[in-house]
Amino acid sequence: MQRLEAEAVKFFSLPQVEKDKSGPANPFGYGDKRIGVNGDVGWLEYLLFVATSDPLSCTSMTACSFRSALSEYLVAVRKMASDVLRSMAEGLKIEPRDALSKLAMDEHSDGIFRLNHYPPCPPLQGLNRSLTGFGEHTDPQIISILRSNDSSGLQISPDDGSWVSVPPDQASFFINVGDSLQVLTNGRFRSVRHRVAANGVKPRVSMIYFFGPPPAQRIAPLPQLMGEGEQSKYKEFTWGEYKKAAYRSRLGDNRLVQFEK
Ligand SMILES: C=C1C[C@]23C[C@@]1(O)CC[C@H]2[C@@]12CC[C@H](O)[C@@](C)(C(=O)O1)[C@H]2[C@@H]3C(=O)O
Ligand SMILES: O=C(O)CCC(=O)C(=O)O
Ligand SMILES: [Fe+2]
Repeated sequence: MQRLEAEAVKFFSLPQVEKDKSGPANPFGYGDKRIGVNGDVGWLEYLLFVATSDPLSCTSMTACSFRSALSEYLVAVRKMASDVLRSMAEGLKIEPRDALSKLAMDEHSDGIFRLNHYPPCPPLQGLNRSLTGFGEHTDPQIISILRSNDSSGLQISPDDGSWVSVPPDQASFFINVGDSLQVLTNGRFRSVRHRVAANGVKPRVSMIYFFGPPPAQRIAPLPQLMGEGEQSKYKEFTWGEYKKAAYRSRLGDNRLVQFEK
């Protein structure tokens, strides 16, 4: 874990011209301040990878040490996701126990890995006062597993509209429920809105694995979970359809609303 963080710090310390060789993040590669392609901005730079066994093939980065640290991390975090999803299935009394984890672990699963670097942000004035490190949103996938350095910034919003800081802890992982898990559990687990506040003092480094299902996977409440007479709260869609809609949306949009019944 610490190895990957050190490699990320090394990459983000390269001269801008070197980092730009791995960009733009459209949708994968190095990105600076622009998030997605629909006009969202944040006070960060990042690397986005397809989370395959050869995650660096899509960028011009070839540093061996980076590649091996990343591969090692991906293997470990996949195991963690599988365990977490099995525990969730157990908690919901879903049989078979791998009903959720197999969606995220399939060989065609649509995983994305992201390394974010938030440099210290100068005092914000005027129109910039609302600038965040990473604007509020929900993650579209099943679950996301996040780890950060010991710099604060991550906040979550409970339903009352307030923002609560998540204390940074290098030794912990933050598990985020995504929109797809909300639908698969017919709302029993809820995707939570979160954001990263701009921090004037200390750089923040975070790494997140987004576990998405295979593109053709139908996203609908698991039948074995539904109580007698319980109706799905959502219209039918596949992950591929949801992802396409997500990539046409702005970061802060409520992407599930158009699929609600
Ligand atoms: C503005 C956007 C960035 C994003 C794609 C989108 O159009 C809307 C969802 C965004 C998000 C949020 C969670 C993850 O960080 C991400 C990789 C994802 O799957 O959906 C990002 C997308 C991105 O940065 O490309
Ligand atoms: O960098 C972080 O701590 C969170 C970023 C995030 O929410 C995301 O990339 O979806
Ligand atoms: Fe997120």
